[in-house]
Amino acid sequence: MTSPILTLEGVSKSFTLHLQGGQSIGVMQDVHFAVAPGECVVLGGPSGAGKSSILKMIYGNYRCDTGAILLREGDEVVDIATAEPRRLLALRRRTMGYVSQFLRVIPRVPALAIVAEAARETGLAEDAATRRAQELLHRLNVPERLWGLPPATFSGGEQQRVNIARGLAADRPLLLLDEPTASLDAANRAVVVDLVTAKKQNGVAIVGIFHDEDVRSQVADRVVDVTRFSVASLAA
Ligand SMILES: Nc1ncnc2c1ncn2[C@@H]1O[C@H](COP(=O)(O)OP(=O)(O)OP(=O)(O)O)[C@@H](O)[C@H]1O
Repeated sequence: MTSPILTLEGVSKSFTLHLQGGQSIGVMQDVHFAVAPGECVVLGGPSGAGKSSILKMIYGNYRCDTGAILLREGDEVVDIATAEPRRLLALRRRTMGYVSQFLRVIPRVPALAIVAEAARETGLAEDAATRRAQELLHRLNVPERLWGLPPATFSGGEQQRVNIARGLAADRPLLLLDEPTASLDAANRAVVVDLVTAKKQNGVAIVGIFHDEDVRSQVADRVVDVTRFSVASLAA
């Protein structure tokens, strides 16, 4: 088997509740799994099991309490759990992308520019980046009349499709997807399945959360049920 690009080992996470006297709540313990290039691992389990928290720990938004999150970048392996902020930012620029459920953008920047800018982040020249942005917006059925407008007034589904286009525009070897199809119709869900499949064929490793059974069965190589790491189930 190809060696993994991402390996989680013995990761645990608790949250400190500042509004409740600093009480600490353990959420996950001994999270471990690995993802190889070209593989899509889907995180499964009920609401509140910790799926989004795992993605946030991989992206470095949440710190883990123990364990290692090892990301391979070329010949080097970096532990995200202990990486300096500057190193983490470089990893995000070159090696791992994150598509959240919602579009967060700078006001007044048009949709096409948002997606093209993302394509430029991993080295595409301006013309090629604009072409890729047009292609993605077109495939995701964002009407051309909207491309020159900032997405603030777009519908929820239109915003999400701009968000997906932005998240998929760059060429990074690891992609984290947090329910990218949540408010999409069936036709657009099918487009996302095709785009994710194409990324896998290009060797991109994916860790994703997909509630839609149909999407999940089409993209997942493996489902990791995170319930087995949850502190509540371990204590039961
Ligand atoms: N910043 C935070 N502070 C305190 N508790 C948190 C925080 N983030 C997550 N949690 C708690 O951690 C647990 C796991 O949450 P998480 O969002 O990771 O679950 P999930 O499996 O992604 O759920 P869903 O499918 O509903 O999105 C929940 O009990 C949640 O309340």
